[in-house]
Amino acid sequence: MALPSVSTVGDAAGEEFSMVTVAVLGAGKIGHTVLSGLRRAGRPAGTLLATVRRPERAVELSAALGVEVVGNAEAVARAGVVVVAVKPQDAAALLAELAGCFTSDHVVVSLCAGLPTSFFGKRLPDGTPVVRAMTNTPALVDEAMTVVSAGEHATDEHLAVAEELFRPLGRTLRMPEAHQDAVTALSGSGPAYMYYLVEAMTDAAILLGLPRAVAHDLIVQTAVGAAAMLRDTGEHPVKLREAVTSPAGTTINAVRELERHRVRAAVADAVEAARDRAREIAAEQD
Ligand SMILES: NC(=O)C1=CN([C@@H]2O[C@H](COP(=O)(O)OP(=O)(O)OC[C@H]3O[C@@H](n4cnc5c(N)ncnc54)[C@H](OP(=O)(O)O)[C@@H]3O)[C@@H](O)[C@H]2O)C=CC1
Ligand SMILES: O=C(O)[C@@H]1CCC=N1
Repeated sequence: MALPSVSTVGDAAGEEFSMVTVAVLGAGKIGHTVLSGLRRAGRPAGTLLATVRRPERAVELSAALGVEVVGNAEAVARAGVVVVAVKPQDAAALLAELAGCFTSDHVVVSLCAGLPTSFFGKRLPDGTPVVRAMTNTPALVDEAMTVVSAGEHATDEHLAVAEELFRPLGRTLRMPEAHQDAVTALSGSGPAYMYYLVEAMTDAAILLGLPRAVAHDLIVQTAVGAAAMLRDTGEHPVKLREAVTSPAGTTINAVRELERHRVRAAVADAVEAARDRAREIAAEQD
């Protein structure tokens, strides 16, 4: 099946984008993030369309990104690639509204947590390629982790189309769709777990009498440094933790408390609960 790409254009960094129009249906937090990443990466505003529900969002979006905001049906009619970025609970109504607008030449990229590509398959013309994608909010600083999975009619070329959307936002990876609920629980929701830990450490610093602003700076730089060590050294986290943990030193006392409070088990339960919620959403929306 031919991709809807018609031509390419280079950006300042020499990147090339296929000049197919990309429409983001439901440009809320994540939709806006995807659009802003594409704009930062040099994609011309004229190749992007957005849809929203509230008129004030439309004004904000056009002002911030210079992107044209149109109705859902017009967006689908004018686009080759359609990114569905509404909440999973809003997806069925959106697709019902758009019955008859899609053709099997569209490439549909769903960001909806939990919804399998079969959900879209049932509501789109036969043979429409659907790619399921899960990104995360660090896309705002071009540090996203995005995982893309092919649905029934999606080929490697369609995955490449989706990757082209997300690559400017950070790292991308292909995985079988069967892993998407786990991916959602891990990297999709993951930034929230990291921020939760930062909040908890800030409270701990206040307890020890550090000024809040100083505590914040210490923790943020420690988080950035630890993340850079994980990424740049390629070392196993156990090794990195051992290097901090001196015999009869301070760190081991803290680690003993984390173990006593079963933080490791709590993390496993938390991620499993997020994965289970993704499955529940799929069952609710089926
Ligand atoms: N937040 C995150 O970190 C991530 C979210 N996701 C997924 O991305 C999707 C969006 O999440 P998020 O951006 O957080 O949610 P938001 O609520 O911020 O965005 C959804 C947007 O869709 C709009 N919308 C709903 N129905 C329609 C419609 N019929 N036509 C046009 N616009 C519509 C909403 O408008 P209004 O504001 O007026 O209601 C809202 O702006 C979800 O499916 C979520 O699972 C994926 C990865 C990470
Ligand atoms: O909480 C959610 O449902 C979405 C999906 C992953 C991150 N946020």
